Amino acid sequence: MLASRQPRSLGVSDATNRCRRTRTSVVVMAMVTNKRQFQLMVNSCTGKMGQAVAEAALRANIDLVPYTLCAPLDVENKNHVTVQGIKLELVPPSVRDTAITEIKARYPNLIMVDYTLPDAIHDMVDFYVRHNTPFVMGTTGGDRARILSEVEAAKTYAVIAPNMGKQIVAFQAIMDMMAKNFPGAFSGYKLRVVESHQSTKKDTSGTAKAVVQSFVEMGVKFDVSQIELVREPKDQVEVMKVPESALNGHAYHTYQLVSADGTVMFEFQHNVIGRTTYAEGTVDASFFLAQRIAERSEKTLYNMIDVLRAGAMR
Ligand SMILES: NC(=O)C1=CN([C@@H]2O[C@H](COP(=O)(O)OP(=O)(O)OC[C@H]3O[C@@H](n4cnc5c(N)ncnc54)[C@H](OP(=O)(O)O)[C@@H]3O)[C@@H](O)[C@H]2O)C=CC1
Ligand SMILES: O=C(O)C1=N[C@H](C(=O)O)C[C@H](O)C1
Repeated sequence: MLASRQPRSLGVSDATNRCRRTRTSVVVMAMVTNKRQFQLMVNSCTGKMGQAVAEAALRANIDLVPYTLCAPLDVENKNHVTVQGIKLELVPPSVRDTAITEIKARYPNLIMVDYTLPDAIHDMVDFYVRHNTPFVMGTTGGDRARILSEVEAAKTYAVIAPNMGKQIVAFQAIMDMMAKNFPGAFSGYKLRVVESHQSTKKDTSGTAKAVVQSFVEMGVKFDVSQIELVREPKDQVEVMKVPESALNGHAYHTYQLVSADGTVMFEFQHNVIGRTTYAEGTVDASFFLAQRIAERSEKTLYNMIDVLRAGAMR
Protein backbone atom coordinates (compact mmCIF):
# COMPACT_ATOMS: atom_id res chain seq x y z
CA MET A 1 0.00 0.00 0.00
CA LEU A 2 1.20 3.46 -0.75
CA ALA A 3 1.35 6.11 1.91
CA SER A 4 -1.57 8.49 1.49
CA ARG A 5 0.70 11.42 0.95
CA GLN A 6 0.35 14.15 -1.64
CA PRO A 7 3.31 15.25 -3.75
CA ARG A 8 5.21 18.30 -2.69
CA SER A 9 3.34 21.26 -4.10
CA LEU A 10 5.10 22.90 -7.02
CA GLY A 11 1.70 24.44 -7.70
CA VAL A 12 0.95 26.50 -10.74
CA SER A 13 -0.62 29.17 -8.51
CA ASP A 14 2.61 29.60 -6.49
CA ALA A 15 4.64 29.79 -9.66
CA THR A 16 2.23 32.27 -11.22
CA ASN A 17 2.33 34.49 -8.15
CA ARG A 18 6.10 34.57 -8.29
CA CYS A 19 5.90 35.74 -11.89
CA ARG A 20 3.40 38.54 -11.57
CA ARG A 21 6.38 40.86 -11.18
CA THR A 22 7.14 41.65 -14.81
CA ARG A 23 5.43 41.16 -18.14
CA THR A 24 8.38 39.19 -19.52
CA SER A 25 8.37 36.77 -16.64
CA VAL A 26 4.61 36.20 -17.07
CA VAL A 27 5.24 35.19 -20.67
CA VAL A 28 8.09 32.91 -19.66
CA MET A 29 6.01 31.33 -16.93
CA ALA A 30 3.12 30.78 -19.34
CA MET A 31 5.48 28.65 -21.41
CA VAL A 32 6.76 26.82 -18.36
CA THR A 33 3.23 26.23 -17.09
CA ASN A 34 2.22 24.75 -20.43
CA LYS A 35 5.19 22.47 -20.30
CA ARG A 36 4.35 21.23 -16.83
CA GLN A 37 1.22 19.37 -17.90
CA PHE A 38 2.72 16.10 -16.75
CA GLN A 39 4.15 14.53 -13.64
CA LEU A 40 7.53 12.84 -13.61
CA MET A 41 8.27 9.73 -11.59
CA VAL A 42 11.98 9.09 -11.52
CA ASN A 43 12.73 5.46 -10.73
CA SER A 44 15.85 4.10 -8.98
CA CYS A 45 16.45 7.34 -7.09
CA THR A 46 18.76 5.41 -4.77
CA GLY A 47 21.10 5.32 -7.76
CA LYS A 48 23.40 7.95 -9.19
CA MET A 49 21.46 8.83 -12.33
CA GLY A 50 18.06 8.56 -10.68
CA GLN A 51 19.15 11.08 -8.06
CA ALA A 52 20.70 13.42 -10.69
CA VAL A 53 17.56 13.36 -12.87
CA ALA A 54 15.24 14.02 -9.93
CA GLU A 55 17.37 17.05 -9.02
CA ALA A 56 17.31 18.28 -12.64
CA ALA A 57 13.51 17.83 -12.73
CA LEU A 58 13.15 20.02 -9.66
CA ARG A 59 15.43 22.63 -11.23
CA ALA A 60 13.09 22.63 -14.25
CA ASN A 61 10.05 23.09 -11.98
CA ILE A 62 8.55 19.75 -12.99
CA ASP A 63 6.08 18.02 -10.67
CA LEU A 64 8.12 15.21 -9.16
CA VAL A 65 6.02 12.22 -8.07
CA PRO A 66 6.98 11.22 -4.50
CA TYR A 67 7.51 7.54 -5.36
CA THR A 68 10.38 5.70 -6.98
CA LEU A 69 10.53 2.10 -8.19
CA CYS A 70 13.52 0.40 -6.61
CA ALA A 71 15.33 -2.94 -6.42
CA PRO A 72 14.22 -5.54 -3.82
CA LEU A 73 14.80 -3.94 -0.41
CA ASP A 74 17.50 -5.59 1.68
CA VAL A 75 17.65 -2.95 4.38
CA GLU A 76 14.95 -3.21 7.03
CA ASN A 77 12.99 -0.06 7.71
CA LYS A 78 14.34 1.70 4.65
CA ASN A 79 11.26 3.03 2.94
CA HIS A 80 12.27 6.25 1.30
CA VAL A 81 15.04 8.19 -0.36
CA THR A 82 15.49 11.96 -0.18
CA VAL A 83 16.07 14.31 -3.11
CA GLN A 84 16.73 17.94 -2.22
CA GLY A 85 14.87 17.43 1.04
CA ILE A 86 11.87 15.78 -0.66
CA LYS A 87 11.01 12.26 0.45
CA LEU A 88 10.30 9.74 -2.29
CA GLU A 89 8.72 6.49 -1.14
CA LEU A 90 10.50 3.35 -2.33
CA VAL A 91 8.31 0.95 -4.31
CA PRO A 92 9.98 -2.48 -4.54
CA PRO A 93 9.19 -5.04 -7.26
CA SER A 94 6.86 -7.08 -4.97
CA VAL A 95 4.26 -4.27 -4.80
CA ARG A 96 4.99 -2.49 -8.06
CA ASP A 97 2.12 -3.90 -10.10
CA THR A 98 -0.50 -3.00 -7.50
CA ALA A 99 1.02 0.37 -6.64
CA ILE A 100 1.03 1.58 -10.23
CA THR A 101 -2.76 1.62 -10.44
CA GLU A 102 -2.99 3.97 -7.49
CA ILE A 103 -0.09 6.12 -8.69
CA LYS A 104 -1.63 6.50 -12.15
CA ALA A 105 -4.99 7.42 -10.65
CA ARG A 106 -3.32 10.11 -8.56
CA TYR A 107 -0.99 11.36 -11.32
CA PRO A 108 -2.93 10.96 -14.57
CA ASN A 109 -0.29 12.48 -16.86
CA LEU A 110 2.51 10.34 -15.60
CA ILE A 111 5.86 9.86 -17.33
CA MET A 112 8.47 7.59 -15.78
CA VAL A 113 12.25 7.82 -16.03
CA ASP A 114 14.37 4.70 -15.96
CA TYR A 115 18.04 4.52 -15.02
CA THR A 116 18.19 1.06 -13.51
CA LEU A 117 20.74 -1.58 -14.48
CA PRO A 118 21.41 -3.84 -17.46
CA ASP A 119 20.25 -6.81 -15.30
CA ALA A 120 16.87 -5.20 -14.70
CA ILE A 121 16.25 -3.56 -18.06
CA HIS A 122 13.96 -6.20 -19.58
CA ASP A 123 11.79 -6.41 -16.46
CA MET A 124 11.49 -2.64 -16.41
CA VAL A 125 10.52 -2.44 -20.09
CA ASP A 126 7.96 -5.22 -19.60
CA PHE A 127 6.52 -3.27 -16.67
CA TYR A 128 6.16 0.02 -18.60
CA VAL A 129 4.61 -1.77 -21.55
CA ARG A 130 2.27 -3.87 -19.37
CA HIS A 131 0.91 -0.72 -17.74
CA ASN A 132 1.15 1.43 -20.87
CA THR A 133 3.17 4.00 -18.92
CA PRO A 134 5.15 6.49 -21.03
CA PHE A 135 8.84 6.43 -20.15
CA VAL A 136 12.25 7.91 -20.83
CA MET A 137 14.91 5.25 -20.55
CA GLY A 138 18.65 5.89 -20.32
CA THR A 139 19.52 2.48 -18.95
CA THR A 140 22.06 0.64 -21.09
CA GLY A 141 22.47 -3.05 -21.85
CA GLY A 142 19.95 -5.77 -22.58
CA ASP A 143 18.84 -6.86 -26.03
CA ARG A 144 18.31 -3.44 -27.64
CA ALA A 145 16.55 -4.77 -30.75
CA ARG A 146 14.14 -6.76 -28.58
CA ILE A 147 13.43 -3.72 -26.38
CA LEU A 148 12.74 -1.44 -29.33
CA SER A 149 10.47 -3.92 -31.08
CA GLU A 150 8.52 -4.66 -27.89
CA VAL A 151 7.92 -0.98 -27.12
CA GLU A 152 7.11 -0.17 -30.73
CA ALA A 153 4.61 -3.01 -30.99
CA ALA A 154 2.87 -1.99 -27.78
CA LYS A 155 2.65 1.67 -28.92
CA THR A 156 3.83 2.80 -25.49
CA TYR A 157 5.19 6.35 -25.69
CA ALA A 158 8.93 6.26 -24.98
CA VAL A 159 12.29 7.90 -25.54
CA ILE A 160 15.08 5.33 -25.32
CA ALA A 161 18.76 6.21 -25.77
CA PRO A 162 22.13 5.18 -24.36
CA ASN A 163 23.26 8.80 -24.07
CA MET A 164 21.25 11.90 -23.22
CA GLY A 165 24.04 14.52 -23.34
CA LYS A 166 23.11 17.07 -26.01
CA GLN A 167 26.49 17.41 -27.71
CA ILE A 168 27.14 13.67 -27.58
CA VAL A 169 23.73 13.06 -29.14
CA ALA A 170 24.72 15.56 -31.87
CA PHE A 171 27.99 13.67 -32.39
CA GLN A 172 26.07 10.39 -32.68
CA ALA A 173 23.72 12.00 -35.20
CA ILE A 174 26.65 13.21 -37.32
CA MET A 175 28.27 9.76 -37.28
CA ASP A 176 24.93 8.26 -38.27
CA MET A 177 24.56 10.77 -41.14
CA MET A 178 28.12 10.10 -42.28
CA ALA A 179 27.39 6.37 -42.36
CA LYS A 180 24.15 6.91 -44.33
CA ASN A 181 25.77 9.36 -46.78
CA PHE A 182 29.20 7.80 -47.14
CA PRO A 183 28.93 4.08 -46.47
CA GLY A 184 32.36 2.53 -46.80
CA ALA A 185 34.19 5.84 -46.16
CA PHE A 186 36.47 4.15 -43.62
CA SER A 187 36.74 0.80 -45.32
CA GLY A 188 40.07 -0.85 -44.52
CA TYR A 189 40.68 1.37 -41.48
CA LYS A 190 41.53 -0.15 -38.11
CA LEU A 191 39.36 1.02 -35.21
CA ARG A 192 40.37 1.18 -31.56
CA VAL A 193 37.75 2.15 -28.97
CA VAL A 194 38.67 2.82 -25.35
CA GLU A 195 36.12 3.82 -22.74
CA SER A 196 36.61 4.60 -19.06
CA HIS A 197 33.79 4.75 -16.50
CA GLN A 198 33.47 4.58 -12.70
CA SER A 199 34.46 1.12 -11.48
CA THR A 200 30.85 0.32 -10.46
CA LYS A 201 29.68 0.38 -14.08
CA LYS A 202 28.49 -3.12 -14.93
CA ASP A 203 28.50 -3.11 -18.72
CA THR A 204 30.33 -1.88 -21.80
CA SER A 205 29.39 1.69 -22.71
CA GLY A 206 26.09 1.73 -24.58
CA THR A 207 27.20 4.94 -26.27
CA ALA A 208 30.37 3.33 -27.59
CA LYS A 209 28.33 0.40 -28.92
CA ALA A 210 26.00 2.80 -30.77
CA VAL A 211 28.89 4.81 -32.26
CA VAL A 212 30.70 1.61 -33.31
CA GLN A 213 27.58 0.64 -35.28
CA SER A 214 28.04 3.79 -37.42
CA PHE A 215 31.72 3.00 -38.04
CA VAL A 216 30.78 -0.54 -39.07
CA GLU A 217 28.33 0.98 -41.55
CA MET A 218 31.26 3.08 -42.83
CA GLY A 219 33.12 -0.13 -43.70
CA VAL A 220 35.18 -0.76 -40.56
CA LYS A 221 35.45 -4.36 -39.38
CA PHE A 222 34.89 -4.29 -35.63
CA ASP A 223 32.90 -6.15 -33.02
CA VAL A 224 31.68 -4.46 -29.83
CA SER A 225 33.50 -7.15 -27.82
CA GLN A 226 36.73 -5.41 -28.95
CA ILE A 227 35.86 -2.21 -27.06
CA GLU A 228 38.49 -1.72 -24.34
CA LEU A 229 37.03 -1.05 -20.89
CA VAL A 230 39.01 0.87 -18.27
CA ARG A 231 37.55 0.32 -14.80
CA GLU A 232 40.67 0.41 -12.56
CA PRO A 233 40.96 3.76 -10.76
CA LYS A 234 44.77 3.68 -11.03
CA ASP A 235 44.62 3.36 -14.84
CA GLN A 236 41.88 5.95 -15.02
CA VAL A 237 44.04 8.54 -13.32
CA GLU A 238 47.41 7.60 -14.81
CA VAL A 239 46.51 6.54 -18.34
CA MET A 240 43.15 8.19 -19.06
CA LYS A 241 43.94 11.39 -17.11
CA VAL A 242 40.62 11.31 -15.26
CA PRO A 243 40.71 13.76 -12.32
CA GLU A 244 40.66 11.88 -9.00
CA SER A 245 37.56 13.82 -8.01
CA ALA A 246 35.72 12.22 -10.96
CA LEU A 247 36.54 8.58 -10.25
CA ASN A 248 32.98 8.01 -9.00
CA GLY A 249 31.38 9.54 -12.06
CA HIS A 250 32.95 9.98 -15.46
CA ALA A 251 32.58 8.74 -19.02
CA TYR A 252 35.63 9.04 -21.27
CA HIS A 253 35.40 7.70 -24.81
CA THR A 254 38.07 7.66 -27.52
CA TYR A 255 37.55 6.28 -31.03
CA GLN A 256 40.74 6.04 -33.10
CA LEU A 257 40.76 5.10 -36.78
CA VAL A 258 44.03 4.34 -38.61
CA SER A 259 44.34 3.66 -42.34
CA ALA A 260 45.61 0.27 -43.50
CA ASP A 261 49.05 1.67 -44.40
CA GLY A 262 49.27 3.68 -41.17
CA THR A 263 49.59 7.06 -42.91
CA VAL A 264 46.24 8.56 -41.83
CA MET A 265 44.76 8.77 -38.36
CA PHE A 266 41.43 10.13 -37.08
CA GLU A 267 40.54 10.47 -33.44
CA PHE A 268 37.19 11.36 -31.90
CA GLN A 269 36.90 11.90 -28.19
CA HIS A 270 34.17 12.86 -25.71
CA ASN A 271 35.05 13.06 -22.03
CA VAL A 272 32.38 13.80 -19.45
CA ILE A 273 32.79 14.42 -15.76
CA GLY A 274 29.75 13.98 -13.55
CA ARG A 275 26.17 13.42 -14.68
CA THR A 276 24.58 16.81 -15.17
CA THR A 277 24.60 16.70 -18.96
CA TYR A 278 22.65 13.40 -19.02
CA ALA A 279 20.24 14.51 -16.31
CA GLU A 280 19.41 17.75 -18.15
CA GLY A 281 18.96 15.84 -21.41
CA THR A 282 16.58 13.44 -19.68
CA VAL A 283 14.45 16.37 -18.54
CA ASP A 284 14.42 17.65 -22.15
CA ALA A 285 13.30 14.20 -23.28
CA SER A 286 10.44 14.19 -20.77
CA PHE A 287 9.18 17.60 -22.01
CA PHE A 288 9.45 16.31 -25.57
CA LEU A 289 7.55 13.12 -24.76
CA ALA A 290 4.81 15.01 -22.89
CA GLN A 291 4.33 17.14 -26.00
CA ARG A 292 4.06 14.11 -28.30
CA ILE A 293 1.51 12.53 -25.95
CA ALA A 294 -0.51 15.75 -25.75
CA GLU A 295 -0.73 15.95 -29.54
CA ARG A 296 -1.53 12.22 -29.74
CA SER A 297 1.36 11.63 -32.12
CA GLU A 298 1.08 8.56 -34.33
CA LYS A 299 4.76 7.89 -33.78
CA THR A 300 5.30 6.70 -30.22
CA LEU A 301 8.91 5.48 -30.01
CA TYR A 302 11.76 8.00 -30.11
CA ASN A 303 15.47 8.28 -29.45
CA MET A 304 17.51 11.30 -28.40
CA ILE A 305 18.39 12.19 -31.99
CA ASP A 306 14.63 12.72 -32.52
CA VAL A 307 14.56 14.98 -29.45
CA LEU A 308 17.57 16.97 -30.70
CA ARG A 309 16.14 17.24 -34.23
CA ALA A 310 12.89 18.60 -32.81
CA GLY A 311 14.91 21.45 -31.27
CA ALA A 312 13.80 20.22 -27.87
CA MET A 313 17.19 20.26 -26.13
CA ARG A 314 18.04 23.33 -24.07
N1 LIG B 1 21.62 7.37 -21.20
C1 LIG B 1 22.50 8.08 -20.51
O1 LIG B 1 22.79 9.25 -20.83
C2 LIG B 1 23.17 7.49 -19.33
C3 LIG B 1 22.94 6.18 -19.02
N2 LIG B 1 23.45 5.65 -17.89
C4 LIG B 1 23.05 4.28 -17.59
O2 LIG B 1 22.10 4.30 -16.52
C5 LIG B 1 22.17 3.09 -15.79
C6 LIG B 1 22.30 3.40 -14.30
O3 LIG B 1 23.51 4.05 -14.05
P1 LIG B 1 23.88 4.61 -12.57
O4 LIG B 1 22.80 5.49 -12.07
O5 LIG B 1 25.24 5.14 -12.68
O6 LIG B 1 23.88 3.24 -11.74
P2 LIG B 1 23.66 3.02 -10.17
O7 LIG B 1 24.27 1.70 -9.85
O8 LIG B 1 24.12 4.21 -9.41
O9 LIG B 1 22.07 2.94 -10.00
C7 LIG B 1 21.32 1.85 -10.44
C8 LIG B 1 19.98 1.92 -9.76
O10 LIG B 1 19.13 0.89 -10.25
C9 LIG B 1 18.45 0.35 -9.13
N3 LIG B 1 17.94 -0.97 -9.45
C10 LIG B 1 18.63 -2.12 -9.58
N4 LIG B 1 17.79 -3.14 -9.87
C11 LIG B 1 16.54 -2.58 -9.94
C12 LIG B 1 15.25 -3.11 -10.17
N5 LIG B 1 15.05 -4.41 -10.41
N6 LIG B 1 14.20 -2.25 -10.17
C13 LIG B 1 14.37 -0.95 -9.92
N7 LIG B 1 15.57 -0.40 -9.65
C14 LIG B 1 16.65 -1.22 -9.67
C15 LIG B 1 19.47 0.35 -8.01
O11 LIG B 1 18.86 0.18 -6.76
P3 LIG B 1 19.76 -0.30 -5.47
O12 LIG B 1 20.61 0.90 -5.15
O13 LIG B 1 18.75 -0.58 -4.46
O14 LIG B 1 20.52 -1.49 -5.93
C16 LIG B 1 20.03 1.76 -8.23
O15 LIG B 1 19.18 2.72 -7.65
C17 LIG B 1 23.34 2.30 -16.39
O16 LIG B 1 22.83 1.41 -17.35
C18 LIG B 1 24.16 3.39 -17.10
O17 LIG B 1 24.92 2.91 -18.16
C19 LIG B 1 24.22 6.36 -17.03
C20 LIG B 1 24.52 7.65 -17.30
C21 LIG B 1 24.01 8.33 -18.48
O1 LIG C 1 27.20 4.34 -16.78
C1 LIG C 1 27.53 5.52 -17.09
O2 LIG C 1 28.07 6.30 -16.32
C2 LIG C 1 27.22 5.95 -18.46
N1 LIG C 1 26.53 5.16 -19.23
C3 LIG C 1 26.13 5.43 -20.56
C4 LIG C 1 26.76 4.43 -21.50
O3 LIG C 1 26.94 3.26 -21.13
O4 LIG C 1 27.03 4.79 -22.65
C5 LIG C 1 26.36 6.85 -20.96
C6 LIG C 1 27.61 7.45 -20.41
O5 LIG C 1 28.70 6.83 -20.99
C7 LIG C 1 27.63 7.30 -18.89
